[in-house]
Amino acid sequence: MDRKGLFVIKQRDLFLFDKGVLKMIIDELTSKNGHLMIDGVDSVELVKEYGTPLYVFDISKVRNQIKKFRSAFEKEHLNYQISYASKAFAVKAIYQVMKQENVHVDVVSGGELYTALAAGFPSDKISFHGNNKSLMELQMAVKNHVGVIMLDNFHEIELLQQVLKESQETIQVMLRLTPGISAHTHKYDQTGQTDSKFGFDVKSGQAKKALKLVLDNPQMKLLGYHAHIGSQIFGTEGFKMLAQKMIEISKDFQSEFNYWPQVINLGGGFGISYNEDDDPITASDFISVIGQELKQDCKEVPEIWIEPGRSIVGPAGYTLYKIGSRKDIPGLESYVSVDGGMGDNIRPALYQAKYEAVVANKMNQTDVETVHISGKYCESGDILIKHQKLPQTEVGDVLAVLDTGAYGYSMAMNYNRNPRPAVVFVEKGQAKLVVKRETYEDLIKLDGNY
Ligand SMILES: Cc1ncc(COP(=O)(O)O)c(C=O)c1O
Ligand SMILES: N[C@@H](CCCC[NH3+])C(=O)O
Repeated sequence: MDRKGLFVIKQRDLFLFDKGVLKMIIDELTSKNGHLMIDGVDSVELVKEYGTPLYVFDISKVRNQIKKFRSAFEKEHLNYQISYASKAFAVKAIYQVMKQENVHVDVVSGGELYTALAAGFPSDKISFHGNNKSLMELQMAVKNHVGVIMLDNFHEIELLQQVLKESQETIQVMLRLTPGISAHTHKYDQTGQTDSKFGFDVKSGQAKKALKLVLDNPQMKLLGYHAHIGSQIFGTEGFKMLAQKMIEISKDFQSEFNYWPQVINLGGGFGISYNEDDDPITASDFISVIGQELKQDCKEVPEIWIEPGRSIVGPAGYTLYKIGSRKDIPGLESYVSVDGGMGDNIRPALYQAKYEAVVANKMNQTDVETVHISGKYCESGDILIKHQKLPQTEVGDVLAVLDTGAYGYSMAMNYNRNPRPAVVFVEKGQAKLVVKRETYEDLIKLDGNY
């Protein structure tokens, strides 16, 4: 299969079609003049209007993924809640999409909380995470009546006690547990192993001690337990072990404290396919595994919450760049540079993350070479993609890097004083600018003189 066919396969939902239908879909995805179409919008036109680099989100894909999670839970007859992990992509417009989709969100900082509230997102559907929430952040959360505070450590319990005493409020909390499960993923993306900065360790008795403190505090209403084993996880095994472990812990704690959780939150971490080597599980794969464990082992099945970030917004995101300079090294590699790089996508440099790209204005041309796609930042490590197959390219072509919706804009930075790109949402043939491109003026806005 050629790269264009592969690109279509990457749209995953299209798997089940026969060849004829597949061809029609390929034609639909690429317009007559060979341009990459994103939910009915010509990506090359977007570049003309908004410039590059440009993040584009296909909002139909976002909504579709939420629907898949919903129907997987409903198929298992589980009570559930989907809480979008907004660290993956946290701008006002995406919180508004989440509000329209009637899901919860989780935030991990005062800044994310502020953005969600400014977007009009209902505070009672917000869970507040973080391993070092400040007094100010906890005050902000209590004052705005967030739905749940995910308690992470003893210092935080003390701070929250203080805030609740002063404000005379009560608040729902959950205990974040470290279940002692190592997920098979990049070590920076593991969070559930015992040696982790997150949560109360179960093995050493920290979790029990925290549980007692919370149960003894009438201003904290304990909703249940939370655990998150990591991010970009492919198999169902880790989630199965997590479900088993959470039931085991709940039963153990029940015998001592006569407390059974109303909710068990199993975190996020569901992997997506960035390239052809990645083989992620589907929503229904892991939800059915979790469902089986719970139904066979619990008399009273708790409500299950999940916190997907990457799997909701990742595949919906495209980053569009213009191709600029090129360096061919005889007998070695060729480097094709784009007008962005590690400032808008730090993941290849930070986690050796792999992506794939297409030339958005040459979708109907066949690949003729393999090159490295380099960014414009002053770092040798600023290589967005290694060994990318491409058709013949020239200066001004539009390169679209696929699946960049998660942890792209949210981890973007101004290194080398490059302004951060704009963000456009597209849906059913319509495009809307939802975050403006930073200007040079913006870059010096906070600078003083000396
Ligand atoms: C507590 C928690 N929940 C949810 C997520 C979302 O993970 P992902 O984007 O991989 O679904 C993370 C990030 O790893 C997290 O730390
Ligand atoms: N930033 C990570 C995932 C976040 C993990 C959050 N606990 C990534 O881009 O893969």
